[in-house]
Amino acid sequence: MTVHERTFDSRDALAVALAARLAQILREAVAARGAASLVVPGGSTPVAVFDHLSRADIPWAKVTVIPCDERWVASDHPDSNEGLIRRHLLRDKADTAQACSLYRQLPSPADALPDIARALGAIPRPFDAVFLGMGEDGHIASLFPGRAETGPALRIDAALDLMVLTAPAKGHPRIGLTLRALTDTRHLFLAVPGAEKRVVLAQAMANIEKGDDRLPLTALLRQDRVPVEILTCI
Ligand SMILES: O=C1O[C@H](COP(=O)(O)O)[C@@H](O)[C@H](O)[C@H]1O
Repeated sequence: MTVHERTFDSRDALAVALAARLAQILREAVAARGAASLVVPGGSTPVAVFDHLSRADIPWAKVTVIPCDERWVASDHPDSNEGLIRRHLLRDKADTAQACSLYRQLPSPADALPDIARALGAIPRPFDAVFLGMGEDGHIASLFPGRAETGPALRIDAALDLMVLTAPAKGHPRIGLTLRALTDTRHLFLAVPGAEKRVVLAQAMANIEKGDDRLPLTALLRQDRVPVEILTCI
């Protein structure tokens, strides 16, 4: 387990710093390997980061952006993470980047899993950067506490990179990357904005010592495949 934490004065300062770091990683990846990949979260946390990053000078046509999770809705639905990426990131200078969609026009995520897994599998590994948010219940991506499928999805030796997942509250079915895929990256960033989420982060850290993995965030912090760079703000 290697964790580095930096605290910023505001959400915008966090977003500016993270966008600058991601831009540098993507530029270096394209220069070194001719292409770059970036896994990103949904929700409210990434919006300001996307807005700053979309204005960065990067060879965007060589960059693939992958949602870490998706709700089973088309990309023009307000709840779609791909839609969020298209509205806030794949615009301005970034409008030539590719999005790897985790959605297909099929009735359920299970119907589309093999095709989406094939598309995800075509992206070179490790990813260049994975950027995650977290929920106030300690969920990361669509790995929620207390769901039957979360245990297998958190296994670092899981056979799968992608699973059909569910959220505790009523809502859209979901599909998302497993911990194995989320940690198969050169760089891993976790954004934890605000006091409430910092309390959950402290709890997840304390749970590492106790061997208590009930918060999926704990499993992310405990793994030793890739250091976790945490960005928090007051
Ligand atoms: O459901 C989700 O929620 C988390 C956290 O969202 P936020 O609005 O509190 O930032 C997000 O990281 C995840 O990707 C998303 O699908």
